[in-house]
Amino acid sequence: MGVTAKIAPSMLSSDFSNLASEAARMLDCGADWLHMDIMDGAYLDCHLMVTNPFDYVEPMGKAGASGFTFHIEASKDNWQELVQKIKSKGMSPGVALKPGTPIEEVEADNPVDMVLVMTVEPGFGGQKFMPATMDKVRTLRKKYPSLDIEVDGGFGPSTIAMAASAGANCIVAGSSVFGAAEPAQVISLLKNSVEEAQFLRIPQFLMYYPKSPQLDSCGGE
Ligand SMILES: O=C(CO)[C@@H](O)[C@H](O)COP(=O)(O)O
Repeated sequence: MGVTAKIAPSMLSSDFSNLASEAARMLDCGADWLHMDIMDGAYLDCHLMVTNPFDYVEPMGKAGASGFTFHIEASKDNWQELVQKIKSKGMSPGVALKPGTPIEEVEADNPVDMVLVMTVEPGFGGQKFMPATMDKVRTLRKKYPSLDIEVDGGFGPSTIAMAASAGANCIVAGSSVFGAAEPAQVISLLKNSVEEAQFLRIPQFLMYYPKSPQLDSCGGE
């Protein structure tokens, strides 16, 4: 599988008064990405992550973000235009699906680099992950073997196996990482779980016969 394991601590669980040092601490502990949620006032009433995600593309690019993931609902009918804008700023576009949003929403002419399957209702950290959302991860992985598939909400040492075996390769984790005495150990455990599950999904044939004996014998002299 071409996708690599990435662990993204959710800064929603960090100490907001020391955001820069919290971010640096997570990177020192082995984080691959930092996950920032931007939710404005509209979220509470309308279930939108932000009123207008277009407003955030420019500043996020300038701040050095390499990717930008938005909720489809937040951008309504013009989300394909938003994907273009993100790409034009040199960032990778991703879409996030709330637990009730079907994966069919992401089939489009203008593909994204990552699909984030929300495993809790977006809003706050420390919620219990919803196992039913794993069906979306399995279906996406089967269809798109090299897509970055991210999960967010309720992941830690006791729940990671479910997401990893379903095919998720990017893991957002808030309270399990920030609440740990040794965040580096949790990050490493999450990453190892994803990598082990990926290894188990490699067909045995490819593992043991990198050069197919059958093809060799058919290939002539
Ligand atoms: O976006 C969200 C919640 O809306 C997440 O990023 C949470 O911050 C994840 O926290 P934990 O469930 O891992 O504590």
